[in-house]
Amino acid sequence: MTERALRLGTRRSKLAMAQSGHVADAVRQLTGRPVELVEITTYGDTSREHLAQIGGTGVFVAALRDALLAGEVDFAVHSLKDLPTTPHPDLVVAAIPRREDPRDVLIAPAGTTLDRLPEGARVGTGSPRRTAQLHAYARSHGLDLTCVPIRGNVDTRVGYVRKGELDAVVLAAAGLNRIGGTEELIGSLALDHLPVDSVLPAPGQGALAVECPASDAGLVAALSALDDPHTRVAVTAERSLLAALEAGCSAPVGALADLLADDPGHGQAVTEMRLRGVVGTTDGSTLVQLSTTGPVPTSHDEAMALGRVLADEMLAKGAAGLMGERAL
Ligand SMILES: NCc1[nH]cc(CCC(=O)O)c1CC(=O)O
Repeated sequence: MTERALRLGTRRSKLAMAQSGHVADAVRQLTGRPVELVEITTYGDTSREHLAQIGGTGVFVAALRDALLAGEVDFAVHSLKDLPTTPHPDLVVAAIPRREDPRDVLIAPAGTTLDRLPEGARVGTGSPRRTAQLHAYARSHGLDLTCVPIRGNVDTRVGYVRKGELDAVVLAAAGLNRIGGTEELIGSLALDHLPVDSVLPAPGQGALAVECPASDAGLVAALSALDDPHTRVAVTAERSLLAALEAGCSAPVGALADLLADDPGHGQAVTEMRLRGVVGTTDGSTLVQLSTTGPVPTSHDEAMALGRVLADEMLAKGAAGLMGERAL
């Protein structure tokens, strides 16, 4: 008996198609089952100008989830950083594949890096998390920079710099890497990967979530072959930190869990995990940044606990007093 093709619901954007395409290839390889992409048009795709008002990237996730729940598609791929921290009662994240580069990247004319931005530089980003950390960096380095909110796909964003309307833009490295063709995209511009010590990424940045209905146990089991346990514990701790901070304050949050190997270069001997978190005001005048290091969590509950412990310390150190926008 030939099994019918699995239907992978995807948005039409270049990034969504690239992410879904990579996961479709991996599912075909690991399960031997055919996979077809089913394009879903979301409200966010048709009314881009109102994206901020209708709730940012949450609308993209919601449309894919509706298609899953209606049985129109079998599974979907989300950028994990766009996924709400509250689990959906009828859906499971069956796999979190190995994470891409979690860093943010500054795109600017060759020779211009974060530490060499021109005086009064205008940097394109609408993310409160990036804005807070860029402003804090500028303050501590005696720089004067302004963050300018921008929208649109990657080409549009990079276009602002190519045309000289902005001095730089900040994007997630993972998105660029997944789309591919970065050289053609940026032309004579250059990439400066921002050190996470200066700009912590969004919780879950660079990771994907492969989601399907909880009722389809066979599919949950098949998709779980794509899961990377190290990525999963790391992003679980990051998202637990985010959830706890969201409950305690409304300021932008960055988080990154690193797995520390005692034998780097040989890949296997991972012994400890370091979780770093940051929360601050968008003007960069106040940042609460803390980290904790401990044994790699061996369960979902341990990873959740690590995030909560760090969040409690951050709230006690002043995060509870911060108000602001939610980070994307
Ligand atoms: N907020 C939109 C979004 N969601 C996921 C990515 C990039 C891919 C990723 O972080 O996994 C982006 C674009 C960006 O922030 O530059």
